[in-house]
This record gives sequence, structure tokens and C-alpha cells, in this order.
Amino acid sequence: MARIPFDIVLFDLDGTLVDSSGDLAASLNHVLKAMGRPVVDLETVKRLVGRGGRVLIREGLALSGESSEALVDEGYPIFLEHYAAHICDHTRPYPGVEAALDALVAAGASLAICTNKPERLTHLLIDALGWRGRFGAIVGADTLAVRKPDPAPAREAIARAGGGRAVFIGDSITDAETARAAGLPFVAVSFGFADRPAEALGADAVIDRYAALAETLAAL
Ligand SMILES: O=C(O)COP(=O)(O)O
Ligand SMILES: [Mg+2]
Repeated sequence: MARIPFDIVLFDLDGTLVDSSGDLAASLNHVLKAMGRPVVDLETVKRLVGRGGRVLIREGLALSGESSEALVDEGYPIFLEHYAAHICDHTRPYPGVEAALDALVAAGASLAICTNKPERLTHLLIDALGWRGRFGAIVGADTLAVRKPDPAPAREAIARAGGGRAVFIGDSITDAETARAAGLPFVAVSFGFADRPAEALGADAVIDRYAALAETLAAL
């Protein structure tokens, strides 16, 4: 396999390593029903993921009427309780993820996650996927006082994973902005949840399948 010119490969989680849209949609719709609102479809939910659960609820409510911080305060605990209980009912890795992660590790890279999912839920999901121990660092939305697109969580994840030359892999504009702010090369996945085509994220490269990741990194 081609040499990987990076010490750390930093991944976003939702829409990048895993398709979590089914479970996120079920939990958002559980909140919307509890608040007397119509449910939303999967494609709509995918557009709203990437900036954390509160934004998901705020924008989910806005689709059918009033949306306010007070309503988000009401809905968010309902969301957290439901999502924690259904964290991996339908969530699955994208095809080829595990083989690609194994190949990166075999090539000497350390792996890390930087997500806007709360840290506790991230660990729940990682454990449910059988991925405990695969990542040298997991930084969530509430690990630090700031979240993506602030560069601090990405820098923290890189430091915790051992430091060195890093690259960021993600699916959304939040990830692209995080990478730019942190001064990291950015690889976009085309199959994630972004609200725009991957080609419009300003990435250094775009992959449409995990089998292409190692050679793409080698060419950066
Ligand atoms: O918005 C979220 O809840 C998490 O999304 P991310 O894993 O893509 O950062
Ligand atoms: Mg994402």
C-alpha cells in the first residue's frame, strides 16, 4: 500500500464514518411528535446534521412553525434520552470503513474522531459498533468549551492522539471550515449528510468510497 504522509488521520463521525441518519431521524421525530409537530423525512434530517443535536431540533422545529431556544430547551432532553436508548438501532459504518481504518493503522497512522455529537453519546456509539480501542482520541461537542467549526477540538484530538502531521476527513461545511481554521488538509466524503455537493466544500480531495482513501492521502 502507498505510504501515508500523515501521523494522524482525524475523522468526523456522523455522515463520514457511519450512516447514523436513521437513528438521528427517529430521535428527532420522537421529539417532534412529543411537541405536537409533524415528522420529517430522512433526506431533510441529513441536511440538518453536523452542528449538534440542539441545531437539529431548532431547525427541525422551524420546518413546521415556531422555533425558539425555549422550545429547544424543552426538546433537547427528550432527544438525548431517546437517542441514547437507540444509538445503534440502524447506524452502520459506510462500506469499507473498517478495512480502510485497518490499512491506515497498518501504515503507521493514529486515528482520531472529532465530532459535534456529545462525547458520552459518541462513546456509546463507538462501543456499540465494537470500535472501542480503534481511536487514539475521541473529542465530542462538549469535550471542550467550543465545538467545530472552532479549530480547538480538532487540535485537541490531534494532540491526544500523539500529535504530528494530520489530515481531516469529513462530510460537511462544518468540517471543511474546521479543517481550514486548524490549517489541516481536508478530504471530503461524497456520501455523507452535507447540504451541498462534496465538490463545493473546498476540499483538497473528494472520495466516493473508502477503498480510495489511502491512495488519496498518499497523493496529498
Ligand atoms: O451534528 C451532530 O450531532 C454530529 O455530527 P458530526 O458527527 O458530523 O459532527
Ligand atoms: Mg458529519
